[in-house]
Amino acid sequence: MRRAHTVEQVREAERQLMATLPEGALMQRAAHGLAHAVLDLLGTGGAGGAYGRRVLLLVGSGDNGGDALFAGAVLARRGVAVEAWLLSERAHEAGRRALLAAGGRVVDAPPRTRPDLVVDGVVGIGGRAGLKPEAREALAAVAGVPVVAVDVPSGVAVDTGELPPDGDHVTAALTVTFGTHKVAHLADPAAAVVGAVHLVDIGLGPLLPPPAAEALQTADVAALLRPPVGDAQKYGRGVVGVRAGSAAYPGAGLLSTAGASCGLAGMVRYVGDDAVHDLVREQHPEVVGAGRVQAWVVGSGSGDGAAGTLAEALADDVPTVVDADALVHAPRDRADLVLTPHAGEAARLLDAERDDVEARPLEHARRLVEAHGCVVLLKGRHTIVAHPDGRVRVTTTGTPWLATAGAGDVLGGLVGALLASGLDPFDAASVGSWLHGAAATRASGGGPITAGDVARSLPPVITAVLGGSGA
Ligand SMILES: NC(=O)C1=CN([C@@H]2O[C@H](COP(=O)(O)OP(=O)(O)OC[C@H]3O[C@@H](n4cnc5c(N)ncnc54)[C@H](OP(=O)(O)O)[C@@H]3O)[C@@H](O)[C@H]2O)[C@@H](O)CC1
Ligand SMILES: Nc1ncnc2c1ncn2[C@@H]1O[C@H](COP(=O)(O)OP(=O)(O)O)[C@@H](O)[C@H]1O
Ligand SMILES: [K+]
Repeated sequence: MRRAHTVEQVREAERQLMATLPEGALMQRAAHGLAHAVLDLLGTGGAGGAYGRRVLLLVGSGDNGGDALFAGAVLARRGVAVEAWLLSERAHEAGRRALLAAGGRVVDAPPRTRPDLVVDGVVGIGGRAGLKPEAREALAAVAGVPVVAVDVPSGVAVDTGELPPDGDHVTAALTVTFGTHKVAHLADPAAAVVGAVHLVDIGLGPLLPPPAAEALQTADVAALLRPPVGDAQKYGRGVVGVRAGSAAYPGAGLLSTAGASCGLAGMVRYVGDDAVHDLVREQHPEVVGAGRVQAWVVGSGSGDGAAGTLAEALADDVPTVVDADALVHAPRDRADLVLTPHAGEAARLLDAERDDVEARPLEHARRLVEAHGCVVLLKGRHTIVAHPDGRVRVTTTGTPWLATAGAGDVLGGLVGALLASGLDPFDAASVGSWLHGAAATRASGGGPITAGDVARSLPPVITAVLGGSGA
């Protein structure tokens, strides 16, 4: 599991750890991890080593700048030409001295020779969102040079993943962070500007509380799935029912059924429009009609019939995925629901603007959870799954090619299958979203996909996650 903590949680853990260590020890750990990540990125393993490489440090007034300066000293000792542009008169004094002693230079203007890399030590977890004019000007002077961000790209809102207006933040090729991930590394829109994220272990692990957000990794998904065992039988594996699609939108019914037919439930039922049912039978002959289910998927393409369809499903009192047209009819007193809005639907539910949901997805997912008292899966580049108890999971699998019509219908069916197989709503939503993204990446291979391609890639992705070849 990739875990992310808030600034306050990190500060408290650091305080406890620092009390047991000599002064400056944590910063040395951080700086060495940072320097080695920079050397890796520069590709200094070859014959010439680091000689001839140029790195510019942008150094702010706090310990984030201290990390950059001490890392600069390590780099300078390896032969890198290191210059530090101090953006504040209060730059970390011991770090400054270490850099100079190692042969680095201090400058107060852009270097004449373009650097190979910029290290952003402007602000870390002590920073406010946005940049001061000095930092903005320094970044403009080296525009186009890849940036390694120290802890977080300066300017992002660390605990919310929000970005200041007008692009007033660093965009990193690589972010080297310390002790634990921060929320901005996972949550969009900031997660889109952190680049690759490298975590340096500084010993905080045992002192950290439960995370503010987390991201499933392959092993977590494998551990949460419920593959059938020796004496399995289809009803025991769970039956998922789909109530989606209508004469006007038959495709939504087909695609929800395709997602539900990923193989994770023992049986799929379809209940709905007769013409859609005929199409479902043609494409998925194993899908049966009305009967008992362990979970429902309701709403994609349900059109005007959504309220009635949802009411019929809810009468069964089983966990239910509420999607698309059914969302506005979702009751507020059922903890066994999973709501799966995209930003536009979330905006409608909250009487907000779509742009605001996209700018602050974590906040809006939490507001939806508060309003509905159930798990909410807010779709987007990094989908957010939020639980009423405060837990948040962010999906980091996927590809922009997944932004294609009908992809959400497949996801709803898949989450329904996971609910039917016995996962609780939070696990079903987050595992479903993870598999959906992984299937999209596999289907895409870097090129275009349809929603049907995503559904067809689910079984091999599940096989691969469970340790088979997935071929
Ligand atoms: N603690 C530890 O054990 C470890 C910590 N470590 C490192 O320390 C980092 C945190 O350091 P920190 O606490 O000194 O804060 P930091 O982020 O450098 O900012 C400081 C000052 O910046 C200023 N400022 C604020 N906003 C601004 C803006 N938008 N634009 C420009 N300036 C702005 C503001 O001062 P102001 O100028 O406003 O008075 C503020 O006081 C952490 O991220 C990690 O890298 C590692 O070494 C591991 C061990
Ligand atoms: N930029 C993106 N990168 C990765 N995935 C995305 C991106 N934009 C959207 N998605 C995903 O694509 C799917 C689109 O679903 P949705 O908006 O419901 O479309 P539809 O209603 O057409 O099915 C969601 O799973 C969402 O998380
Ligand atoms: K930084």
